[in-house]
Amino acid sequence: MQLEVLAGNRSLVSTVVENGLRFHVDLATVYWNSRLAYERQRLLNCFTRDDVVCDVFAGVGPIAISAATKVRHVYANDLNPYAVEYLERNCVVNKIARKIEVFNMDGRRFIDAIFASQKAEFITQVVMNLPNDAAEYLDAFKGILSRPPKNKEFTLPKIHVYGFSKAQDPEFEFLERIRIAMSEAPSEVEMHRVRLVAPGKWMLCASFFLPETVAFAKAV
Ligand SMILES: C[S@@+](CC[C@H](N)C(=O)[O-])C[C@H]1O[C@@H](n2cnc3c(N)ncnc32)[C@H](O)[C@@H]1O
Repeated sequence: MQLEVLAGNRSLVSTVVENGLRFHVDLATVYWNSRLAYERQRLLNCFTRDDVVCDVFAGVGPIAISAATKVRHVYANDLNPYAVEYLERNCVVNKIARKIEVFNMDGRRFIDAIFASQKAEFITQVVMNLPNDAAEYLDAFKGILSRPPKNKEFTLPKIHVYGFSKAQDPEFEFLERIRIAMSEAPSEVEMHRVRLVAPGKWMLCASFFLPETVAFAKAV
């Protein structure tokens, strides 16, 4: 999106304070939306101190860094190297760097890599905030685990995926996209209307536990 500076110096570099945390952003190169502050707080309220969170599309870190103030550990990823640079800087500014590991990969490769590693058995929450496309990345979870880990406390992660819908029944349409991507509908999906982003266009968040049949699916 092209931005125009109406007053002041020509720089689009700014500092935003959200829920007591400071975020440096360069609006020319990274994504920021203060309208999602309430949603980020809602999501944070779903996490506990025992959680290990994986933020696939982390941007400059508003979800990942606020999660890190509460949970056990966070893995934060973004494809945009400028976002990753600001994410790393924001981890330091907020004195949370020891609780976050930062990655700079495509989201699908990140899901593959992190679940192929020993970190997989500890991940309890996955956040996917790329509303245009995130649902179509869910196929990356097919067959990510070969067998249940030995860790007795192991549970499959809860996924929080964002999407847009202009349909008459936005929840139904979004669930269809999720079902098609995973080749299976998850059970007990919590659907949340985040906000109207344009007349008739909803941003939604669907939260559900990754189905066993998807995680342990055999390659065909
Ligand atoms: C809507 S922003 C959300 C950022 C952050 N979670 C927030 O709430 O501000 C989506 C982010 O996904 C990143 N992104 C886009 N395509 C990606 C991909 N294929 N893999 C990983 N990150 C991607 C963008 O660079 C952007 O930072």
